[in-house]
Amino acid sequence: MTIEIEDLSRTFAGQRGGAAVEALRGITLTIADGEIFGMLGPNGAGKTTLVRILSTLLTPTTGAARVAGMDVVHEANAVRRRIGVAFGGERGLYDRLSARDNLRFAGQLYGVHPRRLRTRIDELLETVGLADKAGVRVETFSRGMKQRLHIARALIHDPQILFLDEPSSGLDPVASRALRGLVAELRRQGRTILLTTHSMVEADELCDRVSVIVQGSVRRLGTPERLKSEVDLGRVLEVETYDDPTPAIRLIEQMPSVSTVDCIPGGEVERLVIRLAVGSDTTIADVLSRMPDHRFGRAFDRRPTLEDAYVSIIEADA
Ligand SMILES: Nc1ncnc2c1ncn2[C@@H]1O[C@H](COP(=O)(O)OP(=O)(O)OP(=O)(O)O)[C@@H](O)[C@H]1O
Repeated sequence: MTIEIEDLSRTFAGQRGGAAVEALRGITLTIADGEIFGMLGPNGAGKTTLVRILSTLLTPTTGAARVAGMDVVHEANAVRRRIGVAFGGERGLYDRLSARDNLRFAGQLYGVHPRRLRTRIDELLETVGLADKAGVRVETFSRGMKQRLHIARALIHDPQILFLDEPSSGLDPVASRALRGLVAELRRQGRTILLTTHSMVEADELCDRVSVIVQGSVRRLGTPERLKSEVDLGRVLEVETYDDPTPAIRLIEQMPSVSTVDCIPGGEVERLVIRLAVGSDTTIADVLSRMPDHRFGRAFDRRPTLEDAYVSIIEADA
């Protein structure tokens, strides 16, 4: 196993006399060689804390973790040589330097041989689609370009194991799709990837297995397909309306076999996502009959997605 996590906990001391925060509470997980493993969970669930421990930036309070067979506390230097970490955001890149110079600097830090470094930088800029921006200062880059450069930087010493913390955060749909293509390419190269994300599309498309972490514990673990089939969800109805759906939502929630109703605002049109219990025979017509005088957009019924499964897991926990 490439990553083995055993009963790992991390408590942060309270700030200014406040209560201590148990960010991780006894996590046990193994991640196999060549796997893309997704970590999902609400804000503050403990995902970044776990990535920071695995990448040797933080020590656990109790428990242990081994990465590529090395202990993250006692063999931290050896672990660091074998992993690449992309936390994304603004940190870690030098705005005044070009993409190429950022990578050169990172390569020098990792002790990559100068001759090897030149070709490595060219290969990486090509892989992440920034070859034509090699000499351009990073301060002019869009968020998507910076995220791709972060990944290139994490790969400079050719690590087998990659930690990607919310790589698609803040990206538009086209940039997100390009990023998913890049991660899929890295998997084809045989790398093991631990990915934290709030994008269910990304998790569903890319991950061999996902875990749902809530309040520092693993609540669910399995393939995206397994999560979708395990949660107690039947069909999902979606109805778009141009009118205020608040009163109708209350009525729909009271219908038998309706598990949850979410309202997703979208400018002019509001989208109601109505999740039904398994075996429910509630139809779109039943729902529309609870919404007299509404002007409707699209209305259809569909199978549950990973996002539906995720929402149902999180709401069951609340
Ligand atoms: N250095 C720190 N000092 C004190 N508390 C911390 C520290 N780092 C994290 N925490 C707390 O630990 C908990 C877990 O945070 P963490 O950043 O790991 O969550 P996350 O799942 O990555 O969230 P997000 O999805 O928002 O990135 C939170 O309650 C957070 O406030």
